Amino acid sequence: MESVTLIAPAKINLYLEIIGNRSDGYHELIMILQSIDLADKINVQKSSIDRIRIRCDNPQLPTNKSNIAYKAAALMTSEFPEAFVKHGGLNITINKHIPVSAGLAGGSSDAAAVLLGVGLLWNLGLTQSELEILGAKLGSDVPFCIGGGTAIATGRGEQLSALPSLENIYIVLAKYRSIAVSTPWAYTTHRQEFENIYNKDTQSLAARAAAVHSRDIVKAIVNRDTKEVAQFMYNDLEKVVMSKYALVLELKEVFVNLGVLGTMMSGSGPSVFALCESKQQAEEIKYNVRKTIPNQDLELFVSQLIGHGIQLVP
Ligand SMILES: C[C@@](CO)(OP(=O)(O)O)[C@H](O)COP(=O)(O)OP(=O)(O)OC[C@H]1O[C@@H](n2ccc(N)nc2=O)[C@H](O)[C@@H]1O
Ligand SMILES: Nc1ncnc2c1ncn2[C@@H]1O[C@H](COP(=O)(O)OP(=O)(O)O)[C@@H](O)[C@H]1O
Repeated sequence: MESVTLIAPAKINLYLEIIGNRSDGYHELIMILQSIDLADKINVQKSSIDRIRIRCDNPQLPTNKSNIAYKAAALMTSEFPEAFVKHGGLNITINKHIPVSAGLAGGSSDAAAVLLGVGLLWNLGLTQSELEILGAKLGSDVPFCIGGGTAIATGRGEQLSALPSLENIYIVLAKYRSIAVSTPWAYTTHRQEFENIYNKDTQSLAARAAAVHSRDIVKAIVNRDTKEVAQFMYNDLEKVVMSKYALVLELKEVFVNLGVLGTMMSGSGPSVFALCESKQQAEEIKYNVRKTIPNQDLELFVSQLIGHGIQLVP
């Protein structure tokens, strides 16, 4: 085999609760991660030259060592030096469809696809769990992106337990092109606010305690009760991001006014998604959001929840 093509889906966070600080600077989380059918396409090809080369159709993204797809390929060359010597370098082509810096794990999914693709090209016979361990070296969301579907993630996000699949549910996804949120900034700001406000203000603490429902949302997922899933969605980073970016808050309000089942910011944002009753309702909501916010800086997608992560294109 000389080349493989893979589909790398985005994720949304149905639930993100920060339960503590860690000594390594990361945060201890309880998340529910969900793959969606909005995806990048990655081609990994053997090269006669002994180096890694990245091509990407999105000029916004680096094609040097700072591209996370490059980092994933470099990790494979250092973990499997004999295979690298035997098979040579790698040409990686990224067709980018997932909005960048959006809270949708586009880069993490590209990295997951490269790990899987290189493993296949080099006949390494890696298991999903071996790929997840490699993925955790690249980023907290990379392990999830490999198997995808619906999962509860703990630790810094890399410890995964599969949940029953929530396939065939439709969402509308909205993201302002010009707003990019830094993930470290979002976590640091949350930590500062938590230390400044929540620890001293019992009312805020009680309000937050009333809003967190990880058990309830897991139960709703197990029962495949979309309305309850929508009711118990939660994201601790929403408040910090929406305080700084009023347009993100406005998106959520527009979705609520249009009568969606539920709406939430994904990850560290700024994407906001709305859970819908049907594909038809999702298309109508998308149409009505566009009518309410004609600003072409706003990207809108109808997308479907899916039960898998990286897939090979036959
Ligand atoms: C917020 C989330 C929610 O799924 O996703 P995105 O919004 O980035 O998609 C994740 O926690 C992001 O995952 P990922 O983007 O892979 O994170 P990493 O590269 O490991 O870390 C980026 C930075 O986020 C912060 N970070 C990340 C994970 C975690 N449990 N605690 C943290 O404090 C740290 O500041 C870290 O330097
Ligand atoms: N292959 C890649 N795809 C997307 N972003 C990448 C990639 N490689 C590096 N990056 C950088 O990583 C950062 C976060 O990207 P992304 O994964 O899209 O964010 P998020 O996890 O918030 O959705 C951006 O600054 C981007 O320039």
